[in-house]
Amino acid sequence: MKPLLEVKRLSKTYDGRQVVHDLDMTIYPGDIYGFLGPNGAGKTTTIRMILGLIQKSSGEILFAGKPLHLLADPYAQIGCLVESPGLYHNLTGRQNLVLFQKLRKAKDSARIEELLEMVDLQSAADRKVKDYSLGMKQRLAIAIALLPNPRLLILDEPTNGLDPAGISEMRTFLKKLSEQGMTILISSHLLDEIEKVATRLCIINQGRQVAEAPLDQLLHTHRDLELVSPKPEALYKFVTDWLQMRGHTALTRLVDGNVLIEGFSDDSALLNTAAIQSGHSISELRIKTSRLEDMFFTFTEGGDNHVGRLASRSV
Ligand SMILES: Nc1ncnc2c1ncn2[C@@H]1O[C@H](COP(=O)(O)OP(=O)(O)OP(=O)(O)O)[C@@H](O)[C@H]1O
Repeated sequence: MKPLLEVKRLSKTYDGRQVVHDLDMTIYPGDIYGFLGPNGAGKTTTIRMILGLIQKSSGEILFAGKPLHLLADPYAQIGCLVESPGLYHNLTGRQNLVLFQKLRKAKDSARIEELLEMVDLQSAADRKVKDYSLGMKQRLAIAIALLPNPRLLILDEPTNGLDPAGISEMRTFLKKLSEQGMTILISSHLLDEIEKVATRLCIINQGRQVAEAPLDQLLHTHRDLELVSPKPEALYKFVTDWLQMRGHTALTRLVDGNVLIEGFSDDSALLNTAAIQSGHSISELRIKTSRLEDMFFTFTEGGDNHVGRLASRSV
């Protein structure tokens, strides 16, 4: 499958200070692409460059294989919600959609009904926007971005300011949109939220990419293995030596009387067989997939990484 959006070695420098460093992103059709990083990591700057709202300092941005600036009407291909939505609060939801459709010199009432249904605002369509909740306003703004039927939707921190119910509604909505074939790039500092919806992920920290891969793959290679044994100390020593012999860098610890291997990406059956052959008994072997939060700590360990400012729970 060919990527829909490719970002290659994208960089941005403000007044001599580089805030985005050689970023690579590959977004395939149908992805919910999570763009994750703490506050100030460079997410908005990157998104603004992708949307052509600010100039990139260097790098390439390709949409369906073509440089973005060669697209005839980029905003018909890429819908976005980047800042607080510019809605007309004294008009109803439906009137806002009609107005924005007119601005695009289009008239298609069936499309408006389709979008109201898609963002679950049919029953509130004739209420004034000033009476909408923030979540409803966000969804209306997304409906406006979807008016020209773009192939990619970019959402910068769409859950900012939403209450738990609003966050949950947004998640359901994004999944529904994705099932209907939309490709979505969503930036967030809410790890849990992204883990629940993303298919592919880019993690940045201080403008530098620390990971870019399918979510499954990232979680799989960053999993822990827990071994239960009647003689954990002896098993711990065996495991440490075995891993060292194989050049493995996974960290092994004794936790609550069990042997825990952090970040074990090797074959657990192989380790089990080796242990048994060396006379060790393993009564239970559990693979624990790391949560995104643990993974982020692993990736950014050791530096001044602003992790303290990274929200770990959506609620
Ligand atoms: N116009 C600008 N001039 C100078 N520096 C800027 C400008 N815009 C952003 N920056 C800096 O670039 C860095 C990245 O900011 P950016 O807003 O892209 O981060 P972010 O990951 O989107 O964070 P947040 O979630 O807080 O918006 C920050 O250090 C910020 O201060």
